[in-house]
Amino acid sequence: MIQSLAYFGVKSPAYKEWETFGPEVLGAEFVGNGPDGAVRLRIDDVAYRLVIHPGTHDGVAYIGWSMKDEAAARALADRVAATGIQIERATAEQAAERSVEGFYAFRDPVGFRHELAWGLMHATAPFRPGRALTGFRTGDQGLGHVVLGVPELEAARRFYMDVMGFHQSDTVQEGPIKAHFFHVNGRHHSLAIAQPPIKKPAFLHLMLEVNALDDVGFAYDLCHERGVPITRTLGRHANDHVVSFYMHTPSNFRIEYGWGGMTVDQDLWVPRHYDSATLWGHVNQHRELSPFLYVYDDNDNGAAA
Ligand SMILES: Cc1ccc(O)c(O)c1CC[C@@H]1C(=O)CC[C@]2(C)C(=O)CC[C@@H]12
Ligand SMILES: [Fe+2]
Repeated sequence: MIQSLAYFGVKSPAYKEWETFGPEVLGAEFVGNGPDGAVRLRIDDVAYRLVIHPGTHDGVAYIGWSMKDEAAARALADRVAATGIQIERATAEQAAERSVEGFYAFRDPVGFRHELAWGLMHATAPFRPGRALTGFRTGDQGLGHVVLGVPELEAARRFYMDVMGFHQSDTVQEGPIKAHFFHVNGRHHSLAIAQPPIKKPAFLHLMLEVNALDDVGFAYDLCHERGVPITRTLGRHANDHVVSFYMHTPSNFRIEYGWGGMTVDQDLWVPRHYDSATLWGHVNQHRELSPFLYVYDDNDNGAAA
């Protein structure tokens, strides 16, 4: 059973920019570089949860999930393997690079790499946000959420629910666009999927939740001041009640920065249906910027995009 979203990794030629973007805009703490020079960002007691590796082009590298222990990771890995997917067990060196005790990794049928990790290293020094901030809402609810663009919505839903064990929170159908939202803990969704008009796995955004509305307001001002593109204006979602905005990061993917998410009780929750994504706001802007980040491909020099 997956407990929560644990960490997120991308590759990007702009990785160095995150040493300032992370602390100054997001309020994360830059805690140093990995063996490949990767920028590691901390947002709570976990050693680091956001890793931006150097790369020739921008792409999603991995999505890390927190498992209770090795047996839980193994049990899920076995379920995934039973569908014919190849599972890889991290070497001691690979686990050390993530600062976890161990993990199993696989590529899902859509193309995203998932890591089922146990024993997340926790820092002993207090978290020091890079700018004034009340803090990130993590703990049992994990890092936040990821939204994935999948070419076949129902096939992907079956995999994430039946194999990976996600529970449906709701479905939002706004015009021709449909999205499914899934929980594994009190956070309304740790994973959501939508069907973009392309036949490739397309990462849509990473959501980070802060403890105060003012933390979102300060970030909103900072984006305006620094010219960080705001791809969706401040708004409130109909389903999870989060007040958020979406920013375009230096690595050409989007971060939703929000506050006020509802808590769901897994035992009592009954999946819902909505015909609108938002109560107010969340106006789309910067249509000239790509809304997708593709999966990192070692054989791609980025020229094709
Ligand atoms: C609808 C919604 C509720 C809660 C969220 O945290 C959230 O990010 C969303 C929007 C999810 C999703 C998206 O990010 C890209 C554009 C999408 C696919 C839509 O057009 C509807 C759902 C949208
Ligand atoms: Fe979101």
